[in-house]
Amino acid sequence: MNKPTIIGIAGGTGSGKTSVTRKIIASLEEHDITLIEQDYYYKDQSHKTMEERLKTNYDHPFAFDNDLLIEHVKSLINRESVEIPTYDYVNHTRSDKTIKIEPKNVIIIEGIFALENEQLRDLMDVKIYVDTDSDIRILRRLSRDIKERGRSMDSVINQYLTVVRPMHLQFIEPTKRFSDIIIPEGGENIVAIDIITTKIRSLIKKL
Ligand SMILES: Nc1ncnc2c1ncn2[C@@H]1O[C@H](COP(=O)(O)OP(=O)(O)O)[C@@H](O)[C@H]1O
Ligand SMILES: O=c1ccn([C@@H]2O[C@H](COP(=O)(O)O)[C@@H](O)[C@H]2O)c(=O)[nH]1
Repeated sequence: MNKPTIIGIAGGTGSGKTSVTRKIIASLEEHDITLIEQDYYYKDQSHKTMEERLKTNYDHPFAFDNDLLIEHVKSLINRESVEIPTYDYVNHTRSDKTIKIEPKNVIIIEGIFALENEQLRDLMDVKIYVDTDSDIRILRRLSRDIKERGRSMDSVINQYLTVVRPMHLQFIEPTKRFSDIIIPEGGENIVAIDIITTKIRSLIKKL
């Protein structure tokens, strides 16, 4: 059996990775696609107190269980289904729930560090970096984290200045050089989405 087409979508927080991913999946409606959000692979912190969890650096590669992610991607490549973890941003730990993911011809891996790990990169056929200016990203994150992730304005600003921004510059921005295509401004870039879906369709045809 042929290897599925694996797409990696990286970029800073609030860059529009999720929006780009949704548009790609919507444009390829005739195909079944497996989506893996790297955030689901944040390490379990259920053994830690809330105070300790608030001190975790969620923007460092060590915060993720990449070994499990790579193991799951390899299983999907071998056409085996996997039970993937899910993550609770409000409580900063893994949820009890897992989701059964079936192997499909296209697998999208989306997350801030999707292009950081060499082993993971080597499994990918198309590597995308969503590149959005940091002032736009923090405004989007502020709004999203207050509405959807149970945060206060002060906590988002404090986390951004002390951790998110320096980690972005040190670890995330440099992964841009591993990408095949850089999308400025994320999900509203219709031309970029079109180019990417055309490429994915041509890769699927070869399967
Ligand atoms: N082009 C855009 N214009 C306005 N808001 C956007 C745009 N793209 C994304 N957003 C909003 O910004 C927030 C972060 O976008 P998202 O796609 O989740 O980014 P990421 O996955 O990179 O963190 C979400 O609330 C989303 O609805
Ligand atoms: O418990 C957590 C886990 C993650 N974060 C923040 O989330 C972003 C990554 O998610 P995006 O959807 O790409 O924005 C990362 O910058 C972490 O700081 C968190 O705050 N708490």
